[in-house]
Amino acid sequence: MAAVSTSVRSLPSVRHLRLSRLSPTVAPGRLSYSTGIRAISPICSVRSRRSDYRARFSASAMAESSKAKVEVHDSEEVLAASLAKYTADLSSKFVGERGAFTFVVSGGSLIKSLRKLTEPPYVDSIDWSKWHVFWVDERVVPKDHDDSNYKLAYDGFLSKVPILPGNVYSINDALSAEGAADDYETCLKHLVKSGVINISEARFPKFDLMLLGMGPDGHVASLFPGHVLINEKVKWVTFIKDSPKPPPERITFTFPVINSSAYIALVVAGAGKAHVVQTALGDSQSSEKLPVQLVSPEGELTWFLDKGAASML
Ligand SMILES: O=C1O[C@H](COP(=O)(O)O)[C@@H](O)[C@H](O)[C@H]1O
Repeated sequence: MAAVSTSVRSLPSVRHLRLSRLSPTVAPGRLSYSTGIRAISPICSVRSRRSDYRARFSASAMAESSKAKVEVHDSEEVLAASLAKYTADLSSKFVGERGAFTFVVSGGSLIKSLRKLTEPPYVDSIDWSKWHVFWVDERVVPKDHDDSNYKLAYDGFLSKVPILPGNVYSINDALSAEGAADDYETCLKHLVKSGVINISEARFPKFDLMLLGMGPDGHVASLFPGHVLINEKVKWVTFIKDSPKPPPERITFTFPVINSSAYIALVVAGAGKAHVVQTALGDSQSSEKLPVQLVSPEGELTWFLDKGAASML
């Protein structure tokens, strides 16, 4: 695999890892590591909670490589500041280039790390009116349920910034898991047709920025280790009824969609995930890859780690 390298920004509190498959070396302010990273609705529910609660990846991704950057921050606080700047810069780039910014979030701990976007200077400088917000996965529960990724994002982020309610694409929580997945895929197709979402050469939706969290088992979105859904090659959005992590019923983007993204940020904080980060970024010889190792976008992948998450690198 070719060396994957980075040209990361020079934040003083960030250690930049230049990834290569060669032996690890350490240089002042810059570390190099071996890596096994395979830098690989009818009408949708577009209404916000505020209104009424309705409101190339290829099969061979594992054999491919792509560029990945790794940022290691001294703390989650510094990570959140860097993530806010990264997101604001991409918002400005895409709004300038295409007049819209398609932004995909996960649930889980990631949402807390978006808090700096809700504060000055970003809350005032970002052109929120051009944002279109999507979920990489969602639990099939009502939108006011504590397990809802929509509720999590609304409470922690969306309610604090002036994104247009009509540009928030939450799932239809009145449907079954299968119905909600179909409905969300149909929604994406409409938005591709109307030009809000770009399309990849392989004819999958190409989001401008996707923010992914990672579970302690190496899952991303609702794509779990060893589950058949990680092999889905055709559907854009699929469903799961036996998620090993509760709640059991969820919908999720598939890897072809995830890997069509222009930019992906993988955001991982805390020592509890250090061993999975080590597996993902290490020189793993295992033939069975964790879902996180299948994240290999056409565009650019950046890992945002805090010291704890990077502690086993
Ligand atoms: O269940 C889920 O878990 C993952 C990881 O969550 P975290 O709390 O360990 O960061 C999350 O990315 C996903 O969106 C969510 O549905």
